[in-house]
Amino acid sequence: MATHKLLLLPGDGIGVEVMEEVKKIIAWLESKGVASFAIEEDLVGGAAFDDHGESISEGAMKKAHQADAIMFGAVGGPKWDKVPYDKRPEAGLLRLRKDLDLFANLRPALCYPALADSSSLKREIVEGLDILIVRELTGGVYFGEPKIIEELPDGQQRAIDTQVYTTNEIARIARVAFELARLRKNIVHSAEKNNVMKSGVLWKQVVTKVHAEEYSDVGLEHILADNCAMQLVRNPKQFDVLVTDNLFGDILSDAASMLTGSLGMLPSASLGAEKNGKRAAMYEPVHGSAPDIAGKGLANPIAEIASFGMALRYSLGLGDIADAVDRAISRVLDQGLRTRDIAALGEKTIGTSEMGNAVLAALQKEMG
Ligand SMILES: NC(=O)C1=CN([C@@H]2O[C@H](COP(=O)(O)OP(=O)(O)OC[C@H]3O[C@@H](n4cnc5c(N)ncnc54)[C@H](O)[C@@H]3O)[C@@H](O)[C@H]2O)C=CC1
Ligand SMILES: CC(C)CC(=O)C(=O)O
Ligand SMILES: [Mg+2]
Repeated sequence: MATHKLLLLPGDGIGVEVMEEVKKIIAWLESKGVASFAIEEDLVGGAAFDDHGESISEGAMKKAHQADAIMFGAVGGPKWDKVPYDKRPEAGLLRLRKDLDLFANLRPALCYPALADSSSLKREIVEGLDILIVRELTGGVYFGEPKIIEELPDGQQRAIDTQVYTTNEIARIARVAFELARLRKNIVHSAEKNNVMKSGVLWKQVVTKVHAEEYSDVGLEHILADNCAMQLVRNPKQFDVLVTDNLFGDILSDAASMLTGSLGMLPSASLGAEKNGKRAAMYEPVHGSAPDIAGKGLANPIAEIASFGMALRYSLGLGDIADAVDRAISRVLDQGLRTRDIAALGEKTIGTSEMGNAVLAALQKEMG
């Protein structure tokens, strides 16, 4: 049996709490003898800064490059508000994404049947929802230079962030979206703002060209990102694969999470290009470190557990176990088990570890 090299980077706040629940699943899969893992764990984010003054160490970066897959928790929190910008917790995450060239961030927004009434929207709007947001992850305004605050002669300060995209960066994420669309409903929506942004003009041109030259069998619709946000709330089931840039993808996926019940439900896979038969990959929930609930055992671990499911499927060749993880999540939701974020008003709730235990117990049933 192949041994899979997994690097665990729990990070800060609820990142640590939800990762504990994945560790339980890993331990059980090993004890059952259905998978073998070589696990390493390291610090990232504020925890790394507190330990050694950087948001990720060179040693952790080396382990990240060597891993078959990385499981990421979350980083950040008010404790590090005054840390210098390049050392803030989020910089560790951005470095992992950039250095490993994890340009394709797949963020599925699925509304589990049992949660169709927990969404903030009506059942008929979200029931059966299955959208895949394909977010460009290593370009755009999060990385463009200059990124500065400068002093002006009149005593003001001026902040500059720069949105930069090249043809190749847009083309490669568009190809990911079209390839995935072929496996799904064969339709891609591409969201940008070509009406006010040059990067939006290029985005639309390149997506149109890649489509015409390589994927004319797939449907393509262009949509302005602001309208897209509105349409996601109004009629989300019109979307299947939605490709967009780094910033819009970040915002639209947090919005889409509420169609599924909670931000605590959305997993993601951040993938690089295949090189010599290997693809760098990091699996991360869409949510952050949730300082408002951190340390209270209230976090929903499903996004992290479902991210582990994506790792099993996309990086480790363990699709059958990934399917069982997905069915286990569905089963606990069908049983009516709810963390606070997905509970209806007045409904009984359970904590992070109870939810993790319930998913593990359901997985044990699923796998006999
Ligand atoms: N991937 C990452 O590590 C990310 C880190 N962040 C960082 O996290 C920190 C907090 O950011 P926020 O804006 O508060 O975003 P957040 O995603 O941490 O939390 C937003 C809201 O959703 C709730 N929430 C999030 N995940 C949940 C879960 N699993 N279960 C139940 N409720 C959940 C939180 O309690 C909060 O009310 C900041 O430092 C931010 O930069 C934010 C997003 C992603
Ligand atoms: C660097 C992250 C904190 C940005 C973010 O919110 C995300 O990637 O979801
Ligand atoms: Mg985000």
